[in-house]
Amino acid sequence: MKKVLVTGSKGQMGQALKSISGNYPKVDFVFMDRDSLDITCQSVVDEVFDKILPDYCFNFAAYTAVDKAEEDVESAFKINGEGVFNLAKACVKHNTILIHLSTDFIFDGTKSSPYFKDDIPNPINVYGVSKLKGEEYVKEILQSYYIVRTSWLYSDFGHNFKQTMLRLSNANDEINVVDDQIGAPTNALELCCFLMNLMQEKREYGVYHYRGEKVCSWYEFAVSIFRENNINIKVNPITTEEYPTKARRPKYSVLDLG
Ligand SMILES: NC(=O)C1=CN([C@@H]2O[C@H](COP(=O)(O)OP(=O)(O)OC[C@H]3O[C@@H](n4cnc5c(N)ncnc54)[C@H](OP(=O)(O)O)[C@@H]3O)[C@@H](O)[C@H]2O)C=CC1
Ligand SMILES: Cc1cn([C@H]2C[C@H](O)[C@@H](COP(=O)(O)OP(=O)(O)O[C@H]3O[C@@H](C)C(=O)[C@@H](O)[C@H]3O)O2)c(=O)[nH]c1=O
Repeated sequence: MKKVLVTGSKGQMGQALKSISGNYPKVDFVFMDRDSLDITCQSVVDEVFDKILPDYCFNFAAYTAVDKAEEDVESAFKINGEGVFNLAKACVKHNTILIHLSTDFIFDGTKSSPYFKDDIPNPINVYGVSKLKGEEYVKEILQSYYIVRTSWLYSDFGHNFKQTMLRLSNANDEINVVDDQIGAPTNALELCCFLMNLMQEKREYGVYHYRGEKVCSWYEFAVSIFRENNINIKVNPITTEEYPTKARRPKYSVLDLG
């Protein structure tokens, strides 16, 4: 029976994986949240690894508040950088295979065709830079790892764009959404299945891209969310300039799947 330690288990991906964990009776999942396993604390990470001796670690713990990260730089780097460093060190010590999630936001968005795995990252916001730091630590410290970059995760769990849109539709008859940032929404449950397959098929270690098939703008994504949920609301396409945010976001961040 493979033992899988899951970090950040109260977040969107953690909840998604937990909801389908019963489909994998041959896997012994140990779900740990921030209270039981704070990845920024090396001694806690070591203690947990010493006790659990995981075969795999799925790292879902992260600082994901893209705008907040611009002002809370230290926390973003502590969690997305140092936290990943701590996990990678513990993985080396225990021969644990790390499955680490990264993001389309490590790219600058200046391309107009999908980003290849070996395109040079050039993040344009603090969240992206901190996630890139995490990738760098994994590559530096480990040989047995999967870095899986994904984009625009949505689900019925935790915080995500879909939930934000549904919430906003309760209080508004009309909503403005940017139509000039292009990406690929990705179903968190489908990503969980991809990660489980990666593990079970013992695929080659390295960097992977995983995303939903549909490429669209946030505006188009919002329209489809409302359509699928039979919500009648006016959605206005706007430009990035018309929706000022603390963090810059890539104009185009579709990941190549080849
Ligand atoms: N959401 C998205 O659209 C995308 C996400 N990703 C990546 O996927 C991964 C999972 O994302 P998602 O599930 O959506 O993120 P969430 O923000 O929903 O979950 C992250 C979890 O990590 C926890 N956490 C924060 N700091 C620590 C810490 N020091 N130790 C342990 N746990 C901690 C958070 O707890 P708390 O809430 O208490 O802070 C939260 O429960 C991340 O690596 C993210 O970068 C990649 C592309 C798109
Ligand atoms: C709420 C809202 C957002 N927007 C815009 C702002 C932004 O450009 C875009 C998306 O907004 P959000 O802040 O919800 O999404 P954001 O947190 O930027 O999503 C990103 O999260 C990180 C964690 C990732 O790794 C990325 O792949 C991506 O999913 O939509 C509107 O235009 N209208 C609105 O009412």
